[in-house]
This record gives sequence, structure tokens and C-alpha cells, in this order.
Amino acid sequence: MKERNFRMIDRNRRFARRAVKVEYAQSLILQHVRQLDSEYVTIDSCLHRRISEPLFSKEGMPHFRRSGLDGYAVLGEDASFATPQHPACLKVIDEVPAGSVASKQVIAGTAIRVMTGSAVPDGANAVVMFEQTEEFEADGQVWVRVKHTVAQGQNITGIGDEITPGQLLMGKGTRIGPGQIALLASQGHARVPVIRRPVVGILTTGSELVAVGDPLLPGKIRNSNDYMLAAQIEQYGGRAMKYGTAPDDLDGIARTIRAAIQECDMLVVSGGVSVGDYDIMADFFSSMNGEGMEMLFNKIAMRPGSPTTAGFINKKLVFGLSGNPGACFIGFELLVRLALLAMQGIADPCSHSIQAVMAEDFGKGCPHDRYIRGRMSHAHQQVTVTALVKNNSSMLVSIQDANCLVRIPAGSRGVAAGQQVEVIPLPYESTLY
Ligand SMILES: Nc1nc2c(c(=O)[nH]1)N[C@H]1C(S)=C(S)[C@@H](COP(=O)(O)OP(=O)(O)OC[C@H]3O[C@@H](n4cnc5c(N)ncnc54)[C@H](O)[C@@H]3O)O[C@H]1N2
Ligand code: MOO
Repeated sequence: MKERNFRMIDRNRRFARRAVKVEYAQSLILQHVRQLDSEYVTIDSCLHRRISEPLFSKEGMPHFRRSGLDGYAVLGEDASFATPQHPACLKVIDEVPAGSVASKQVIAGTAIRVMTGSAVPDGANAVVMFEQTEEFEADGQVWVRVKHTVAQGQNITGIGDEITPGQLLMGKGTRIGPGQIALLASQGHARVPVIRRPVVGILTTGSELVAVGDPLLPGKIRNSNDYMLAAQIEQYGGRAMKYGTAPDDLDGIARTIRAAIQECDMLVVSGGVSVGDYDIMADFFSSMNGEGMEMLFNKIAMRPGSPTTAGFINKKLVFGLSGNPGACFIGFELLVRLALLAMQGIADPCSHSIQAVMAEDFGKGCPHDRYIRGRMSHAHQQVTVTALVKNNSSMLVSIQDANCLVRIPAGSRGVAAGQQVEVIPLPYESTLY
């Protein structure tokens, strides 16, 4: 009898949940999450990292007047009236391979051979490509005939034309790709200041879970959320740290979580957040509420993933995501992702939704906004989106085909083909090659 009473009280506590809107839950996360500290990494290992401070150019680029072609550095005035019939004849007095500088100056009546990328000698104000000239030798002296008029400045990139000294190269939070790496290398950044990658712990719950390499037994399933969450974390710049499957008693799980948050910047727990008899995370969050935990929310007015929960324990954000793989995926994309990006210094990490037209009816109504996995495509200057089949919260097979989430607004009828909907693009599009 005593045990029965305890259970009733416990359940009532779990049911004390007030659903908040997705946007409100997102704003709570953003209000609380802080950017992580920074570190230096070598340029060879900075791909996809985030710059931790605005970077300014140390040098102008180019830092010398650079020839754009293989040709002759000349004074444009010497060839103002040159034509193939009446070429200008100039004395060739030197040669500058790339990486060297001329020992002489170009003066009226002379030319110096230059190569693509080499420093244009002082005195010259234009470069004429070899193809528009003819070289010849007379009395042991090399000469060049310039057969076309030459415009001042032609084929010369001026000092600082590309980058001026002190110019902003990239802002804080910029994600480093090949273009940024080229720029960093050209400016001599052998070490690059980046934001530390957030370490995100993953803890799964459920006595039905077996490891990926284990055979299935009656009632058991493989722990797919563990791997899916790790991939999502890595996709958004975090480092996943796995804590396995939690013990199924409250003290055990509390110990595991406390130990995990000592090592991580944030912890994501999958499963056990609903109201079932074994939903241990709901018990954990209830027991911690006000006891060293600042609860952000424990219910969201959305489907799937309505029991999604988040709170701060020892200043570390702990997410309780639904165990259902579809709901777990979407809970991560809508909420955990934001925290992960904010930790990496991204000022506006909310996913930017776009408008699309539904290709087919989606007839399932819902009292709350529903987020479904969709596939969008672009044709005739319009984005069209199709709801993927097998979209249930408990199903994962359609996640691989999803390139967006479609928001079906709360209402009893769903949406009809041709109606406009909001879609949130996902970065999981398969490669085009
Ligand atoms: N009486 C009610 N039952 C349920 C409600 C409710 O309001 N009242 N909510 C439903 C909704 S909505 C969801 S979502 C789920 C949430 O459940 P939990 O977050 O507590 O997750 P579990 O019960 O642990 O698991 C649900 C489902 O997912 C499978 N699972 C769990 N972990 C993994 C994993 N790591 N990898 C793959 N699959 C996993 C698990 O076996 C279950 O099938 O509750 C509804 N029930
Ligand atoms: O969150 Mo549950 O997956 O809404 O079905």
C-alpha cells in the first residue's frame, strides 16, 4: 500500500508539466548558454573550426607590384602609338623570375622580362604579354618589338589591391573552410585562434537497448540514438563523448550524470523522459528540480518530442530528449543544435526557415505544431516539399532522406497540397558527387 501511494505521488510530480512554445524554449537556451573559451590550433587542423576573434590583415596583398603575365615590363608611354606595322623597339636590359627582384630600373626606351607573379621593376608602369611582342638580337644586344599600344597599369596588380593592411579578414564565429584557410595561409597564420569544440556527453537510457554489434533478443533493440546523436554533435562542430547506457535506478543515474557533467560542456540524455513506469529521466529531473538544478522546460508544445526537457546542473546544460528516434533527432535539431552553436560563438544560431509549397496533402492534424521530416526540391523558381513516408516519432528510416523539417502548424486538418509551409533546411544533404 505504502509503495502504491509513493507511486501515485511520483506520477503526479511528473505530470506537473507546463508546455512551452518551441520559440520560447529556444530563447531560454540562448539566454543561458555562453560562448566557450578559445585555443590555438595549427592551420593544418583548423578545417570547420570557428574563429574566436575577428582577424585583421597583417600585411597588404600583394605587397609588391605583381605582374599578371609572362611578358615585358615597360613604360606605357614608349608604346603609345605602337602597331604591328610600326612597333616600338625597346632594349631588353634584365630579367625577373618569380621570387626575385630586378637589379635595374625601367627607363625610357628599355624593357625588362618578367614572369607571372614576379615583382614589376621600378620605373615600369605596364606589362605587355610575350604574344604581343617579338624579340630579336642585334650586335649582341637583345631587343623587343612591342606591336600594340600599351595602357598604363595594364597587367599589374597594385600593392594592396586585394587586401589592404589592417583590413577585417573574417569575423568572430566564422566557420573555417578552404577559402578561409587560403586566406589564413597567405597572411602567415600558422596557428589559428579558434573556439574550443564543445564536448557533448551522450547518455542513453533503456533496458531494451543492446550494443550495435550484439544480436537481437526478444524485446531488445539496438542503440541507434547513441550513434545518431554523436553524428549530429560532430556535424555541428562538437565532440561527442559517450557514457553508454545509464543504470536504471535513480541514484545510479544521478551519479552517472554528475560524473559526466564534470567532463563535458553539455550532456544529452536520450529516453526515459515520458510518463512510463520506467521513465527514469523524468524521475531524475523531478528529483533535481530546485535541488541544485535550474529547470528551463520539461514539456514543449510540439510533436514529436513533447516531453523534451532541459535544465542546468552545476552550470552545465542537461537535455533529456525523447527516446523515440524520430523525436530524438528533431529535438536535437530544434534545441540542442542551438546550444551547440551558441557555445561556438555564433551570434544568431536559430535555423533560418524558408517558405515552401506542399507537394501533397498532409492530413494529420495536431493540437500543437508538428515537425515532420521532408524532402524539398527547387524547380520553376519555387521550393516544393514532400513529407517523407514513415515519419512517425518511433521510426528512423526516413531520417536519411530528410533534407528539411517541415512545420505543420497546430490545427485539426493538417495541410493541403499547394499550401505554403515553413521548412527548416538540414545540413545532411547527400553529396552531389
Ligand atoms: N502514457 C503516455 N505515454 C507516452 C506519452 C505520453 O504522453 N503518455 N508520450 C509519448 C511520446 S510523445 C514519446 S516521444 C515517448 C517518449 O518516451 P521516452 O522519451 O520516455 O523514451 P523511452 O520510453 O525510453 O523510449 C521510447 C521509444 O524509443 C526507443 N528508444 C529509446 N532509446 C533508444 C535508443 N537509444 N536507440 C533507439 N531507440 C531507442 C524505445 O525502445 C521506445 O520504443 O513516450 C510516449 N509515451
Ligand atoms: O514526442 Mo512523441 O515522439 O511526440 O511522439
